[in-house]
Amino acid sequence: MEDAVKLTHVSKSFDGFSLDRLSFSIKKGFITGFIGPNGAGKTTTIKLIMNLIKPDSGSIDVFGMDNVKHEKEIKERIGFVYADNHFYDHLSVESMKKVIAPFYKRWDEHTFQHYVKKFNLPPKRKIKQLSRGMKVKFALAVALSHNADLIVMDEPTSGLDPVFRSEILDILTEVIQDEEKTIFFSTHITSDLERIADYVTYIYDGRIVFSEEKDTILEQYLIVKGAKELLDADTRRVFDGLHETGVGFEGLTRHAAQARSLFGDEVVFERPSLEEIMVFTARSGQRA
Ligand SMILES: Nc1ncnc2c1ncn2[C@@H]1O[C@H](COP(=O)(O)OP(=O)(O)OP(=O)(O)O)[C@@H](O)[C@H]1O
Repeated sequence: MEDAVKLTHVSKSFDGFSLDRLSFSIKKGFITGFIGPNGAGKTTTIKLIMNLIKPDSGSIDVFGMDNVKHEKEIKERIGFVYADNHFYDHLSVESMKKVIAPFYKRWDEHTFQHYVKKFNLPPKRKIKQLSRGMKVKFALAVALSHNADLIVMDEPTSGLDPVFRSEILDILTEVIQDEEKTIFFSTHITSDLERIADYVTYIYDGRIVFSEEKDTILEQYLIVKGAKELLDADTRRVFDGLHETGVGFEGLTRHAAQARSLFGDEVVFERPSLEEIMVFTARSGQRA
């Protein structure tokens, strides 16, 4: 399967935080969701992919090209959507579009007008007067109008009401239908991923915990619930995350077969949600 983006051993350090030899890829033709707790490094990773900041080491390929050497060519083919948008606040939607459009060889005015209508964007309203949801929609309309092959979005749905969110998710699902486009978006809202993502990349404290097909992830993990006396040095080892209460425990494991043979029918097994996988992993501070 072709990679739209490939990060190889990418490291970046700030005072008190570092991304540590990040390696993962974003598959062409699919939607990949990027999750992780606050401060895990999502925005930093996205900025590195967009070449807005430079890595200390490692390399990033986009469409098979080095993202620094071929920046101009690559940027033509990426639609970047983020909340603190990079538009001029004092311009109207229509005037801002006139500034942006000439930058893109593949600008399609008809598509832009289609999305302006579909998103109910008032053409004469100033960018600064748009609500957060409208700004996201405007940025998405721009991304879709220059026929971007890759759409990168930093938390596009955060702070949006469920109706707006749902609309945006539907549009993303529509966009991906031709199997040529690729979408990568960060979010805290795991239900959005459960709804539309094909792949999920999970970052925790600057490291990738997993980057896999969503269904594989959900099949791999199992939640085990049982009485505390079942826990000893051996049985504890099977868990990637463990939460103990006064009398019982709930644990997350990727070793389903081993857990079933260890605990038999003395415990309850449940399929976890993505949110539970995140919470257990974060709580234990372990890396799966
Ligand atoms: N320019 C910078 N200088 C110093 N530290 C930075 C800089 N940019 C980010 N950081 C730090 O790097 C860490 C990761 O930040 P980042 O914004 O990538 O996380 P995030 O996963 O996007 O978080 P959130 O979900 O809260 O947006 C944080 O501790 C942040 O304070």
